[in-house]
This record gives sequence, structure tokens and C-alpha cells, in this order.
Amino acid sequence: MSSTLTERDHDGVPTTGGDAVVRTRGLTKKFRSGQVAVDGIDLEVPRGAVYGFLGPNGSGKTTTIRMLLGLVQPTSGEALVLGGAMPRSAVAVLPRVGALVEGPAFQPYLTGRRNLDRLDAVDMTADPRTSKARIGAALERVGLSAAAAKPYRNYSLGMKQRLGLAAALLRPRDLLILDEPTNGLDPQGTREVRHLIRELAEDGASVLVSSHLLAEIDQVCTHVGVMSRGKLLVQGERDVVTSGGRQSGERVVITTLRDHVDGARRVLARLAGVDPSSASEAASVEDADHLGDGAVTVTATLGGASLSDVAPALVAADVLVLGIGTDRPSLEDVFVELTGEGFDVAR
Ligand SMILES: Nc1ncnc2c1ncn2[C@@H]1O[C@H](COP(=O)(O)OP(=O)(O)OP(=O)(O)O)[C@@H](O)[C@H]1O
Repeated sequence: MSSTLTERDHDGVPTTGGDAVVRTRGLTKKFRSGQVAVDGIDLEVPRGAVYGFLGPNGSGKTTTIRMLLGLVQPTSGEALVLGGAMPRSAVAVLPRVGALVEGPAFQPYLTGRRNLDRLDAVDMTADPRTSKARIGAALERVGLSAAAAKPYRNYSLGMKQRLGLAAALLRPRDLLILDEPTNGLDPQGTREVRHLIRELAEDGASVLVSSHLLAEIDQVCTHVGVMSRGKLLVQGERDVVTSGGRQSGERVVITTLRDHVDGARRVLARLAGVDPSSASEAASVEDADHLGDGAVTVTATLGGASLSDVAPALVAADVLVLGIGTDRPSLEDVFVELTGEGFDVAR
């Protein structure tokens, strides 16, 4: 495979390269300080995806996003956004991209609504005749209609974040690039943003959304890319990524009594042998935690066996089953597994 991207940009009109709305090759940013903030990443955001761009503070997400938007010049590598090479195709590409990036240029003394008026007026590609209706709809969508007449300087961090989102939604977009959209929002606001992202995706937009809070964004993503120290550790469909190197990502969690743990372990270890095709995929007991009152959970990775095999086998072996269910490793589990580190500030 060629390591060079082909820009398919005819007569200045960008066309999407393949199925990806964002594609980078070896994208790198080294700052003058010598810091390599982004280190040769190959990002691939499929059309229609909600791509969670995840990583601890300082892992390089914002710098990557700024390169995608033509705000930072890459040191090396290439970036295609909606088929156009950035920053060269910025003029053709950016009207189709709604972006929420840190520190949007809002005027502190103007109201939220007036700030949107101003942004819309300087957008040469926006239709002034529909401006009022579009601004009203964007404010409504982010739940800011009631606060639209307040000056920006009196907005809370969460309200500022919502206004930034409204600015990104002033017109229909093919791609939304949202950098930490839940920053400063309370749990209710965070849920609303997740809901909004889902709606936008259903309306046909592709979404690239960054976050250092895995669990927040995890729930809404179809795809994820995980950054650590400037490198893209892993990316792909969310469920494939969380199943990692395991034959099956699914884990069975059995609640039983301490006296029955060994019996449960024996059944789990034996189960793989029940089906010859899964003989090499032995279920391994990973954990046994005390729950108090003598109740204990035993967690095991399901190899070739399915949950429906486990329950009857336990019962047949006279293992007391207080509860049984499955559990998928979280993205955080995957991150810790890949890096051996917690999800803290990188540097
Ligand atoms: N203009 C700059 N000059 C020098 N170093 C920078 C500059 N901007 C960012 N960095 C450094 O590059 C690294 C990556 O920063 P970046 O903002 O891209 O991370 P991030 O993953 O977006 O973090 P956060 O979640 O905190 O926003 C950090 O170590 C940061 O200090």
C-alpha cells in the first residue's frame, strides 16, 4: 500500500477519498520547544461514524484536531478532510465542517445570539436570508434559547461550551469535529451532548469527538481511536477495539459463595474442552472478589464457550449460582492493558 494519500480534488471541489471523511498518514507535529505532540498518526474516520478520539490530557488530541482544521501546520505527514488535503483545501472544505475547538472567538460583551449573528454574517458561504431561523434552531438544539439574550461574559463554562456547539451547528454539516464538547458540563449537560451527537449522526453527519473522559464518550461511539503520548495506540470499531486480542471480548461474571469458587473455576476451565473447536481457547479465571456475606464474583474470559453453555454446566456440577451475567471490558480496561498506565495526564 502506498504511504502517500491521493487528493481527489477536482476543480476545487473536494470529494471524499474512499469511505473515510478523515484520513491521515504519518501526521506529525513537533513544536519549537522540541515536544513531539503528535507522532506519525494514521487516523481513519469512516463516513457515518461517531469516532471517539480518546486519550489522557496532553496526549495530542487537540493538536491533531487543529491540524485537521488547518489551524496548525503539520511538521510532516498528510491529512485529508472530506477528501481535501489540509491546510491547502481549507477554503473548500471548512464550510462543510462544523468545529468546536478551544477558545472560539466570541465577544464577551455581546449576547449569545448576537455572537452567533456575527459569526454567521462573516461566513461568506452562509445565506443571510435564513440566518435568523438557523440561529434560532441552533440555540434551541443546544438548549440555550432561554439564555440567548445574556451577554457571553456572564455565561457559565457549560453555557460557553453550548454556544460553541451552536456555532458549529449554524448550518448543515457533513462532518463535525468537536474537541472536548463535554468540558465544563454537568452530568445532565453531558447526557444532552451525547444525545445531540447521536441525533446529528442519525441526520447523516459524521462526527469526530475528542475526550479525555473515556466513559463519557464511549457510550455514543461507533468507532474509537486511543491516543497516548502523541501516538495512536489503537483505532477501529468500538466493539472490536474493546475485544482486543481476546478471541471473544465477552467475560462471564458469576456470583457464588466462597465454598463454590473452586467448583466454578473447574467448570470454567473444563468448558473450553466441551467443544473441540474451542479447545485452545481455554476460559481463564481472572478474578475473584469478595462481595461480603460470603458472596464472591468469579470473572472469566469466555473463550469459545457462550454464556448459555456456562449456566447449565455450573448447575450440573452443583455449583451454587447466585447470579450470572456478561461484561465487556471497558475502553479504560483496554487503555490500561495497552499502556500499563492509568488514564492520567500524559506529560
Ligand atoms: N503551542 C504549543 N507549543 C508547545 N507545546 C505544545 C503546544 N500546544 C500543545 N503542546 C504540547 O503538546 C502536547 C499535546 O497537547 P494537546 O493539547 O494536543 O493534548 P490533548 O490530548 O488535546 O490534551 P487535553 O485533553 O488536555 O486537551 C502537550 O504536552 C502540550 O503541552
